[in-house]
Amino acid sequence: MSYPFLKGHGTENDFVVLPDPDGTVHGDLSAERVRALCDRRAGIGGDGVLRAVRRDGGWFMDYRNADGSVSEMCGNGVRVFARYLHERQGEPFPMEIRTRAGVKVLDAAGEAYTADMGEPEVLGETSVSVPNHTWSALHVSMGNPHAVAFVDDLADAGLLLDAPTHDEAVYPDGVNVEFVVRRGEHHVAMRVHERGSGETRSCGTGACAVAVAAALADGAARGTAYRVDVPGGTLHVTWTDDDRVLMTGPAELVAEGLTDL
Ligand SMILES: N[C@@H](CCC[C@H](N)C(=O)O)C(=O)O
Repeated sequence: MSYPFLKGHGTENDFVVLPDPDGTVHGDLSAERVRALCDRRAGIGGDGVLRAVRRDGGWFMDYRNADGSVSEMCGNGVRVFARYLHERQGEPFPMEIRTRAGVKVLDAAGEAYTADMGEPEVLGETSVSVPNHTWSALHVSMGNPHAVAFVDDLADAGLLLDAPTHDEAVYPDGVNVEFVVRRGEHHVAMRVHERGSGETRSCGTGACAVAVAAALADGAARGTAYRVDVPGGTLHVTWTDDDRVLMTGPAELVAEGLTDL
């Protein structure tokens, strides 16, 4: 049996998109199949899978990490998903996309896609460690969990082949860890180790968590725009007066075809 798929990325955080409008093509997408699809040697390759399902009169983004685990939300993924819905399903902008972290509103202006990522939750101080380094970190939820650590040098995070050590009581289901340095006023750069995917070239929810942590540390007025550089590009994030986080960045669809996986 062959299934249609597309391949896309946002700032090089890459995804396999699986159209499944009536939810019957992929049924209960197993973790094993997600791992096979995301395998960079034997599969299509990706940091995760975006399954597109029609639900309650709209579209639901069923997001899975490369290891097959489920996450509540994916910020780069939701922009790619919006571009897919616009170009292949005829959905106009602005559009609403259902996720496990609630409904997100997506808009586009040329090549810039903006997601209203909703309200962040700032949940206090924690800590993260890699071999030879421990940092205090801010626990921020963007619907999914993040630990944001400001570091002296992004290289201090090391190879990030393993997940950074974190407080299991704070993050019983694991955590996405962002390492951040300052590049200028309202300008930061980050690396990320994603729960379920390892180190990736970008993380949209991570960039939002980082901008929130930076704005708090800076005492910046709400509405201040932050530039967040990631290894795969740049995202722009604003925490607004009405407590919403707006994230703008690119969304690319680069291939489509049929897969037997
Ligand atoms: N890359 C994503 C986040 C994907 C989910 C994350 N790994 C988790 O398990 O929460 C993004 O762009 O936000």
